[in-house]
Amino acid sequence: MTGRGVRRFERLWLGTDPAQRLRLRQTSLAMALMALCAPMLHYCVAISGGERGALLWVWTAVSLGGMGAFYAAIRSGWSRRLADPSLTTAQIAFAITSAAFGYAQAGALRGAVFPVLNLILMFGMFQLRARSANALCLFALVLFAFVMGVMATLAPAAYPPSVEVGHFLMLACMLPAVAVLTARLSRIRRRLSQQKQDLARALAQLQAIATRDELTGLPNRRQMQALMDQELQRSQRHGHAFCVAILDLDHFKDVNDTHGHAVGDTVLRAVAEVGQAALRASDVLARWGGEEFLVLLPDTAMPLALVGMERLRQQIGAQALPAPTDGAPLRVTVSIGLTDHRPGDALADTLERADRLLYEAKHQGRDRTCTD
Ligand SMILES: Nc1nc2c(ncn2[C@@H]2O[C@H](COP(=O)(O)OP(=O)(O)OP(=O)(O)O)[C@@H](O)[C@H]2O)c(=O)[nH]1
Repeated sequence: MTGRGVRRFERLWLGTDPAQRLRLRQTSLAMALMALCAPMLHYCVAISGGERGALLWVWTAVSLGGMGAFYAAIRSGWSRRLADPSLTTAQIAFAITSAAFGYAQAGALRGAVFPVLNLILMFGMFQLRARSANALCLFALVLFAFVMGVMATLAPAAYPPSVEVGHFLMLACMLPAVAVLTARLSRIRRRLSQQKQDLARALAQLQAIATRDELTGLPNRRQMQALMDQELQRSQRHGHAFCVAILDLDHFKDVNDTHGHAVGDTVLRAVAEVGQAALRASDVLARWGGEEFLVLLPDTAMPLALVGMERLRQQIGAQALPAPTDGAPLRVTVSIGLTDHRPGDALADTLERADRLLYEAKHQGRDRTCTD
């Protein structure tokens, strides 16, 4: 089969959903194990001098059919409605039962069932919680004790009671050890998953700190620089225009001096909020530093950009900001320097032009937008 053929078969067998694929991979492995165990049991029965009668064929059909049914329940999506959609506990309980009945037929070579039983329990090590693992180990111990007792009673020549007691003691040592190891693995898994969640949270916080201005929640200078670089590349590739505006609060020192720094901070937050609401969703407002903000207007040419900036300036000026100490609502105005990015210019040139236009707006009396 070619590589493409293998991939197509894999898609057909496992589907495309990653969680389902993982479950079905695990079940396919268990099915393969069962498919290997069936001829092995037939071999054991044959060389033990036993008769490969109807019971053995029933065991073969039920064991293989049962694993096929688990595969179908998962592949069809039916198992999604259950608390354990991978059916791990049910599959392991089924495989233990199959192993116990296999033990009852294997005759002299029945000791070969023990490593298989170990392997079955190992399937649970990577998924089961300690409580389920304990329950499954106890179930295996009780079931095997029952089968050993029945066989020692019904066929003492092939299953001498003294040998069965020895086998049982071996299981009584092995199974609790498996349960303890599964519990330890389960704890390690839980700790790892907790650490993964903590790391993801810390990473999200770090990303927010690195890209957001703490006071206003707007993109910070570094993030805005990155966004402008991206816009420049887009503009160079597709040839569309973009504009940049620098916005500075007028006489903001007076606000701080008259009402205090805390009120100044509130004003900065309010300007950020009003400014963001006044802009289009594709425009970006960032805190450039101090009482300066920067607006990036992607895919926008000049007359339209000016309309947008004038709307922003008027809405900030019209907003009655939270009443400071003297109770009178506070109004602030902004001056804006707006320019378009020109092909061949570096970003620094565009920003320098916007800064010069801002200076001009201040010079002309503030509360206005200057553009070239
Ligand atoms: N409350 C507060 N004030 C800030 C912050 N960053 C800068 N400032 C203040 O912003 C003021 C800027 O004052 P100036 O540069 O003199 O400008 P201005 O008073 O706004 O006057 P013009 O820009 O000429 O209209 C200073 O008082 C700074 O302390 C901040 O994060 N919070």
